Amino acid sequence: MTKLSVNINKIATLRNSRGGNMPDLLEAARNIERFGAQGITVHPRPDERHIRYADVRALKPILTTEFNIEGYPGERFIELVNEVKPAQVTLVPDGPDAITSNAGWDTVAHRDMLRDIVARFKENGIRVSIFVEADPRMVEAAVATGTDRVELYTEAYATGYKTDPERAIAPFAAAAETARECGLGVNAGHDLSLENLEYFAARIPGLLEVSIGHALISEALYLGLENTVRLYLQKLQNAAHGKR
Ligand SMILES: CC(=O)[C@@H](O)[C@H](O)COP(=O)(O)O
Ligand SMILES: NCC(=O)COP(=O)(O)O
Repeated sequence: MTKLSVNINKIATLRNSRGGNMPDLLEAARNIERFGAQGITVHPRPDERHIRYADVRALKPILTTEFNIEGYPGERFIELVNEVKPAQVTLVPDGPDAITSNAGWDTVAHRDMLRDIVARFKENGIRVSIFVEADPRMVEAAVATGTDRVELYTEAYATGYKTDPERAIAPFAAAAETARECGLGVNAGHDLSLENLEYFAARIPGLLEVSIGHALISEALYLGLENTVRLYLQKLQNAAHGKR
C-alpha cells in the first residue's frame, strides 16, 4: 500500500514565527509516527526559514519510520544528507528564493549533473528520488541519472482535480506507467489533500509514497493532528481497496 510521509515544514514555520520551541517539532514528529504515518519528510531551504539544518540532525536519531529529506542539491545540502543518512533523499530543482516548489527537473538538460549527485548519495546507501513533472519524457530521461524513484509533482493534478478529475489524472497515470516500464519507483507530492488524495492513489497503480504537508497540517487545525493523519491513512486504504 502507498506510504504516507508527513512533511513537517509547516510545523517548523509556526515555531520559527515566535522563536522558542513551540510547537515542538520533535514531539510532533514522534506523534505523527505514533498516529500511523509511515514516514517523515522535511525540505530544508538555504535560508532555513522553516526546517533548520539542526532540526534535520535532531530528527534522525528519534525517528522510527522512513526519513525523507527533500531539497535542491547544493553542496551544503549534499553534505547534510550524506552526514544524516536518511532512508531517502528527494532532489528538487528549487531556486534559493522559491516560496515553495514550483517545477520538476528537466532530466534531459541536467542529466550529467544529476547522475553525479545521485552517485554521491547512493555511495552512502541512500535511496534517491527525483522530483519531475508528469511528463513521460522527463521520467524516461531520469533513468540515466541512476535514480531509484521519481516523485511526480502533483500541483497540476490538485488544481485540475477541482474541475475535471479525469482529465487532471491522465498525465499522471501515463507518467507512472512510463516509470513502471523503466523500472523506476513512483512517489508523488505537492498540494495533495484530504479532498484529492484518494482519487489520485486509486488511479496510480504501484504508487509507493505520498509526501503531504501544507494541506495536512492546515486540516489538522480543524480536525486535530491524530484524526487528520488517520483520515489520510484511511484515504490510502480506500484507494488500495478500490473504493472511490
Ligand atoms: C517538493 C515539494 O513539493 C515539497 O517539498 C514542498 O516544496 C514543501 O515545501 P514548503 O513547505 O516549503 O512549501
Ligand atoms: N514532496 C511534497 C511534500 O513534501 C509536501 O508538499 P505539500 O503537501 O506541502 O504541498
